[in-house]
Amino acid sequence: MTKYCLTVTCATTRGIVAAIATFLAEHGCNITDSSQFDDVETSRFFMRISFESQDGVDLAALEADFAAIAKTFSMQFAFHDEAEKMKVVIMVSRFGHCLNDLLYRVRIGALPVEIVAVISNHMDYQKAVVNSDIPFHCIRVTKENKPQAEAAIMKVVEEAGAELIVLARYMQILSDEMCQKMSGRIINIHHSFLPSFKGANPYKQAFARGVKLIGATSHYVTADLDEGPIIEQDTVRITHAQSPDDYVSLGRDVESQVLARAIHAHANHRVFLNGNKTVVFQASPGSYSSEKMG
Ligand SMILES: Nc1nc2c(c(=O)[nH]1)N[C@@H](CN(C=O)c1ccc(C(=O)N[C@@H](CCC(=O)O)C(=O)O)cc1)CN2
Repeated sequence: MTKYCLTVTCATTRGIVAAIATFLAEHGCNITDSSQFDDVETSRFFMRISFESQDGVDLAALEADFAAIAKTFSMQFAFHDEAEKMKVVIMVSRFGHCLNDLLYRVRIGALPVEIVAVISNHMDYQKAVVNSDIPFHCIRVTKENKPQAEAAIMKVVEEAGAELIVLARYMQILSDEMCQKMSGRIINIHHSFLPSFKGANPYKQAFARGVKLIGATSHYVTADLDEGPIIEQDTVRITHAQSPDDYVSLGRDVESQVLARAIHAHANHRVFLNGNKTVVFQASPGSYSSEKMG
């Protein structure tokens, strides 16, 4: 049985759900899961419908037939084959815990994406990446060569056909041009519970402030440093007796988990941009696991 999903964003009004459900039924599709949110603040409506078809569907034909409904409600919409894995480029600098975590999750099938390349401004993780049979590109960045370095990064992204860039502790600020070009397609992991402690060295900032919780935030990357729409966050308790180096150790797991949850949501089309915020529909049960029980 082939599974698909339809994502819809439009101005809120009556009849949207009925129109979509009727359309899918008339095209021989059975709805298996549906999430929706009507934002009264912005008068925007968001919906994600999972459906299946005994005979399989021609998505291009389905999109063409759906166009009339989309026009009626001025919808932004997309159909996706849930079997297709999103192609992802991961970027990393010196801290490799999120990269290693993602390599493992993808290897066991817990993260339904295809890592098509890893880019770093250092050579630290070349061996680990090549041993995973993934192309590794070292692209050095300096204040003088940033435009050329980003051109090289985009060449790798475009030649690999990547739909998403993941900054897995990549510690270079991306240009406004690259953020604009890749709007909604770059996800970063920031090692603080934003909006606290933006920028470099958030653990040192947290230590100086005397907080009792540290955290991690995964967000879309925009020109405004660490201010992009938040996708996922979590925290971990710390005490007065711990140092910034202890925070680094404690933070590794929460950073990795938060980033993996954000990528899982994005790759499964569960994240919707809603102004400077996001709508994130929850994963259906069992959709994280695929590792066979021991
Ligand atoms: N345009 C954006 N670029 C990046 C973002 C973002 O939100 N918008 N997130 C950062 C990640 N980040 C914190 O999570 C971060 C990375 C780097 C710096 C920084 O000051 N970098 C220095 C160089 C540091 C070095 O060479 O080691 C710099 O670029 O001048 C702050 C925050 C990723 N990029």
